[in-house]
Amino acid sequence: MTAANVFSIEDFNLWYGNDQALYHINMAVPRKEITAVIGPSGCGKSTLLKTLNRMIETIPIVNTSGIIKYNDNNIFEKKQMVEELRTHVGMVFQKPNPFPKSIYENVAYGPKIHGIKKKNVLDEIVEKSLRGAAIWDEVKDRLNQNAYGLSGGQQQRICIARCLAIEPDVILMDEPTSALDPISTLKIEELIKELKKDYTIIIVTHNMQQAARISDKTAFMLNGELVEFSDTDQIFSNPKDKRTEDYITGRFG
Ligand SMILES: Nc1ncnc2c1ncn2[C@@H]1O[C@H](COP(=O)(O)OP(=O)(O)OP(=O)(O)O)[C@@H](O)[C@H]1O
Repeated sequence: MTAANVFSIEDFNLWYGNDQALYHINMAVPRKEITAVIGPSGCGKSTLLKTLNRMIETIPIVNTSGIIKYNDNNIFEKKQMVEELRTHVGMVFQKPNPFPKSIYENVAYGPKIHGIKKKNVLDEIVEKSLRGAAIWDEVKDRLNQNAYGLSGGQQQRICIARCLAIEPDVILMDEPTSALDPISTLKIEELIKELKKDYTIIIVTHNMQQAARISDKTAFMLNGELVEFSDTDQIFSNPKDKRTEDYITGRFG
């Protein structure tokens, strides 16, 4: 693996009990780029994503084989690495899931857990994170209001701010716009492109147009296999594998 890659996935397999969900995945995720993972329902996109911050291991029947390196270290090597890994690899979910707390407390939550107590330091982190998530101007005068009072799109940007507050290296996004209207979706897409300057982003999406619009690299999965992984332009204009072509031209899905 070169330093240009954040993750290097090497012959990775995953089982839920006796059912194999991922087969021999090999993939290197480039730093500070947007990598989209596409494929039909049930092909293993979320499973792969949730493996990268070891969230998948909260499901007791999961077994794995193979190696996933994060910055040259195998993430499965030491149990105690999990918490550290999750401070570097943040996650944003399909449905906005703010805590039932104020906007400020939502964003300050992670830093507080990591021991930051000083009000002025927390204030700075909250402002920086909300600015980073392109929602500061909309909420700066109501930081003490409950985050539930915001629209779905705003709540999702609060969740992105909450993720930025722990200063991650990588942001995993599991269909972050599928619960949002088209305008909120476009705002989040613009934001994701902006975030690429500072972060590596891996996004699972059902929406092929979204992958084509925002990603640099695209991984196409089918039945637990990584069929093709390449520059997004290449995948959408000149796919190498017939199955990729069939999928992107809508022959199945
Ligand atoms: N908790 C679980 N227990 C058992 N099997 C699971 C579990 N979660 C997922 N699976 C199975 O693993 C396979 C891959 O599922 P996964 O959710 O990763 O696919 P996906 O591509 O993200 O699907 P979708 O686009 O519908 O979210 C499917 O066959 C699914 O049924």
